[in-house]
Amino acid sequence: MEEALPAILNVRHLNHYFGEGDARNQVLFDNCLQVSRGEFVVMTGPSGSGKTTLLTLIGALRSLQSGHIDVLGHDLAKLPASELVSVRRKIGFIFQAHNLFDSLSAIENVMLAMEVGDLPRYEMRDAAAAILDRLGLGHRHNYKPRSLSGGQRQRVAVARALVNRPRLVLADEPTAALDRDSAQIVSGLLKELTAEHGCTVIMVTHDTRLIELADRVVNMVDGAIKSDVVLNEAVVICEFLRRLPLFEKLSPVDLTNVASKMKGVAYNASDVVLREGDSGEDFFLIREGRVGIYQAGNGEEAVAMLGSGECFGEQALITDRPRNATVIAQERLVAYRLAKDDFRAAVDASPSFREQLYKIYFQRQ
Ligand SMILES: Nc1ncnc2c1ncn2[C@@H]1O[C@H](COP(=O)(O)OP(=O)(O)OP(=O)(O)O)[C@@H](O)[C@H]1O
Repeated sequence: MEEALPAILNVRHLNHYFGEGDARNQVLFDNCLQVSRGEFVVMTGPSGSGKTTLLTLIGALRSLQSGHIDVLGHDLAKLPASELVSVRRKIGFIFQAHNLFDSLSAIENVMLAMEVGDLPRYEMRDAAAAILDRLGLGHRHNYKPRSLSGGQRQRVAVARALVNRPRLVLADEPTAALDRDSAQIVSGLLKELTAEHGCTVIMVTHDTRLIELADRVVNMVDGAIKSDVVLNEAVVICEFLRRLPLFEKLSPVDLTNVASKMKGVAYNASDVVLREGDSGEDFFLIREGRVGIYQAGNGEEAVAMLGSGECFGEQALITDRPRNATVIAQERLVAYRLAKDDFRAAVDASPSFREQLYKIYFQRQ
């Protein structure tokens, strides 16, 4: 059975206050947010709505006062202050105060981010040079920050944040100081990290070019998340699918094709999703919630329970036999559904998918 897809970030009931006594001022109100691997999340909202405060709490740059934050598998409320540093090291920060070291050149500033790893120095230099070149700073490797323009310093900070390909990037207005072309290069690099390397990006921005790249837009007003809109479900679905043995050999292109054909469906607790004996018309992948699998020969007890990231319904599509079990939602269920024809089309289009199917479902029998 598959393990559930872990969230990169899980924020629950987060409140935050500044000041003390009479001056105590609540700036975040009961915020909940779950972000998966590979998502590109843009946070928008009016000035003072709490976006930066939320981002700094997620990045363990500020102490948690009330609520829970689980980031990259660490429960921030339970970590001693000394271990928060190791969480921060796993995150790529792009903040406006970029804190470059004045005594170091651009390339040395970027290499500094790699010193926690065990790469030989020449490889660090090559990786730092490559990302600076990519960001249009090929001719500025050996310049000290004070000899660079504001936009160039910002790009060195971007290079430093991304050179290790962190699993999570937190960015606050990363393109604010950049001209149009540089902004495009930075946004392209961030998109590539999410799409090709499964990095997760959470970014505060008002830049519409960046919002266009987002998979999801979270809007904050007066310290609370007012809307959370998923624009590109396919990215989320791909990340779910690639963890299933059935889909793991699919190329990124084939995977995206399958994901783009899947439609979100919701069920209430006790709804029957599939019935034993019916013909198989769809394949399901669970996004949230749990289902019980029941078989007539096995009484009232469920023969299995499936949760987030697990799939069901493929067997009848592969074998063309009737459903061999009834599937019932145990709580509110959000699932992605792929129709039989699209499932078959995906199988036909991909020799590796077909091979994987036969390996899993037929060779064992
Ligand atoms: N260090 C601080 N001490 C006291 N109040 C603060 C502090 N930092 C932020 N605030 C207040 O917290 C609220 C949220 O600020 P925050 O910077 O998180 O908002 P924001 O949405 O990021 O705004 P902007 O888009 O202008 O950066 C604001 O009312 C701000 O004045």
